[in-house]
Amino acid sequence: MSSSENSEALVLSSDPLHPANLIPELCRSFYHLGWVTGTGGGICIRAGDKVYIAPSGVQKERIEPTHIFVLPYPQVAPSPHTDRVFLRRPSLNLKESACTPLFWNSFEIRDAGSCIHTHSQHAVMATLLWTGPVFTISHQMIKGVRVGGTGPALSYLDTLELPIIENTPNEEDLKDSMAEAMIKYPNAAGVLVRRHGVYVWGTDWEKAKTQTECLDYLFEIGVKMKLAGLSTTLN
Ligand SMILES: CSC[C@@H](O)[C@@H](O)C(=O)COP(=O)(O)O
Ligand SMILES: [Zn+2]
Repeated sequence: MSSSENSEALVLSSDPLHPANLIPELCRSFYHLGWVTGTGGGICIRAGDKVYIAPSGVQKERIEPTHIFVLPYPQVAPSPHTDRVFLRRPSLNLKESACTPLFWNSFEIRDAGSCIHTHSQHAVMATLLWTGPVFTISHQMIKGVRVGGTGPALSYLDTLELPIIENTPNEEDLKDSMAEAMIKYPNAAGVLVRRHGVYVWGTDWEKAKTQTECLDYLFEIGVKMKLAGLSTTLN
């Protein structure tokens, strides 16, 4: 088998749960939630020593398995910013998602197996109504969210805190402030980006997905509570 056939084998599988099949399917469902419209947002999956990433700037609901990039984890190059190493690149003229360095934060700092980025309007509205550095909510259905995204589940009696970082014109430039926020708030399962969206991770794609759903629900109800003049915490 030639090396290009070998690299194609990294994304061609009849298993619907193979990351190269899952990413297109999940992006389609996220599109219908309004999370990844206009080419924004996405999901990456790390399976052992391989990371599967979607292309940049494409309609995320129309991705095919052959569009997926595969990278080794950890990277052998000094930084995932520069001289990025690939096991497989699509033959089309595509570039890997600009979110790659941010997804990498979730692997390196939280040992995540998957990270989701959405442009959900609930997340964006939360960053506009919570004008400080943290989104907080308590006494809601927060127990679907895990401590730090990869730890034990939160309890109804915990207060959920999510840091908010300031947006930058280029996605890559969020890498350092996201990493700082993750270190400062070790219990947070995600990081909100003001006027932009949210990054959420989990030990695997299922937990990243369900936690993104839980957090999106909390952003939505939190925004409604604020707009109704209600406090979002009882503590
Ligand atoms: C609509 S452009 C949005 C991008 O700059 C970025 O924020 C994003 O979410 C997706 O980046 P991409 O490189 O297309 O995966
Ligand atoms: Zn984005």
